[in-house]
Amino acid sequence: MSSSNRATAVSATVTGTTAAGHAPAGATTVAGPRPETGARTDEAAALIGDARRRIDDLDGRIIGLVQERMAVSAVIQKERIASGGRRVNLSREMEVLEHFREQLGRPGTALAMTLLELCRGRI
Ligand SMILES: O=C(O)C(=O)C[C@]1(C(=O)O)C=C[C@@H](O)C=C1
Repeated sequence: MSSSNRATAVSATVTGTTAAGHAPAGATTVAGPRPETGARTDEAAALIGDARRRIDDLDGRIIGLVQERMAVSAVIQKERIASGGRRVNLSREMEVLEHFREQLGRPGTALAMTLLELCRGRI
């Protein structure tokens, strides 16, 4: 990038304009970049902020559900071990892995493996 192009890019970042010197069509120009959202307009920053609050709420609920799953899993493992069995039941783990893979594809398998590790520790 030449020094004059770099100067244009820097000033566009500061003013919220494009490199050509004007805001994107239909957008409200903001005083500067919003590093916390990556948005360049007030409208986009507001939408992203709202959506992130929903994601934080969903993440909190997901974490709560994971903790609940860990507690239920611990009850099962404790009972099986107290009865003379083993902590791990691989055939059941295959069912859990298959359920997640059916619903979420290959990353679902990885997610289920992480959940199982959280619930019964590493094997
Ligand atoms: O379902 C069981 O038998 C459990 O012990 C629960 C669980 C699980 O967290 O899903 C945990 C350990 C076993 O290896 C299999 C499954």
